[in-house]
Amino acid sequence: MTSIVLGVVLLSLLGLFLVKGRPLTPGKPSKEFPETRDPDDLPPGAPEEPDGATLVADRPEATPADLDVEVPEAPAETVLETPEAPETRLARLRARLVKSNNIFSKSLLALLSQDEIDDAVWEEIEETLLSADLGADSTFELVDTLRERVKVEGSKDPDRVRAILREELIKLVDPEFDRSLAVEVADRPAVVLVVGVNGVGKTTTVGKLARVLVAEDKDVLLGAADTFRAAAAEQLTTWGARVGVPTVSSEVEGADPASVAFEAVDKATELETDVVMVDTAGRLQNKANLMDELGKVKRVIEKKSPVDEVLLVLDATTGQNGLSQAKIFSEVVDVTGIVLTKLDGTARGGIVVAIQKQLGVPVKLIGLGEGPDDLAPFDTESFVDALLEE
Ligand SMILES: Nc1nc2c(ncn2[C@@H]2O[C@H](COP(=O)(O)OP(=O)(O)OP(=O)(O)O)[C@@H](O)[C@H]2O)c(=O)[nH]1
Repeated sequence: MTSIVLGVVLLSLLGLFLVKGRPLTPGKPSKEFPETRDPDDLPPGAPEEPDGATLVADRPEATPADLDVEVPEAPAETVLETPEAPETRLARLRARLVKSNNIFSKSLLALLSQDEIDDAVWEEIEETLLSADLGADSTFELVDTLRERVKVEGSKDPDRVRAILREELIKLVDPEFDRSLAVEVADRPAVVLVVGVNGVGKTTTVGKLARVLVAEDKDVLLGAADTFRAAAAEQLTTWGARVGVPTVSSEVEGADPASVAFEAVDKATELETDVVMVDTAGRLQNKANLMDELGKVKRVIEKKSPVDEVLLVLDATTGQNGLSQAKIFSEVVDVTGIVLTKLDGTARGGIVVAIQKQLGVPVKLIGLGEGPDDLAPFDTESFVDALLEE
């Protein structure tokens, strides 16, 4: 009899764990969160897009009653995570950037330190820079300047050559840009809108940035305006809950993302948070209906509050493709900063220069891994130093 009772108690405890104790997945989202959605996906019941027409899909309007503010209920056993301190985070991420660019720096410096830098060597230098996604214009400009300076100075000393390259790269990356995030606004929450194509790392970036802001003692609220996938809202809520940040989301799948965004900003205003960050669904820049929808999200938020920061998330591994994405997103929502993700494991950091040149918008943050604290502010000198470290 005792063993039957014991068995029943154990089974109920196990059931409880499965419901309440689902692990709050760190950085690597589990299979239950698909990483991308089909760019053509329209919500259930949405009309077909007529040929050539621009259509903003008719979404079921989410009423405030459908919108949940998921404030994490901290059960007694839940310990909120403490985001990594900036010092260790930045040192760790810098080492990762150095590692990713090791091949780039080694070959470039080896080429530049040769006794005789003839035309063939300059061509190899050009190729190395192009393979780092610096873009043709910047590459030719840089090689011309380097040729001139190496000739004038006549120096073969590797340290001197490295110093010249460092100076010229810093000029190209442009230390003059204001790379600060507009997250400090008086008398109302700062509003940050996060946009980009599918799977580039938007939700992950919002989650990581929430941690950075929490570590800076800011009150943050998240808005899950990716209403295509229920899992997207869940993924964002999980990121927030880990550091005690509430998320506004809709129970209605395919609900109007603009309505969720509006409610998130409204709630943040009511709760007097410092920052509200709105995550949006991934969309291809050539899908007019989805781009119109994004424009609407921003306009609807603006009925409540100015949008202080529009962050475009780009995947560094997609190289020059990112440029056409950036241009169109910028036309639709007036991008104010770039987040370059997945810079770990790629030596294509030159894309920073190409994007900034094309858009006139600075890279403000870089993603260097899937871990929760793998996000760093972009700093020109440290970035160039990491590129040149062997
Ligand atoms: N290696 C690496 N992976 C990253 C980085 N940032 C994001 N990821 C991974 O990229 C994948 C997609 O990330 P999500 O945040 O779901 O992307 P998303 O843009 O929100 O996706 P959609 O909403 O479907 O468009 C996940 O596996 C992330 O862990 C990064 O800086 N480095």
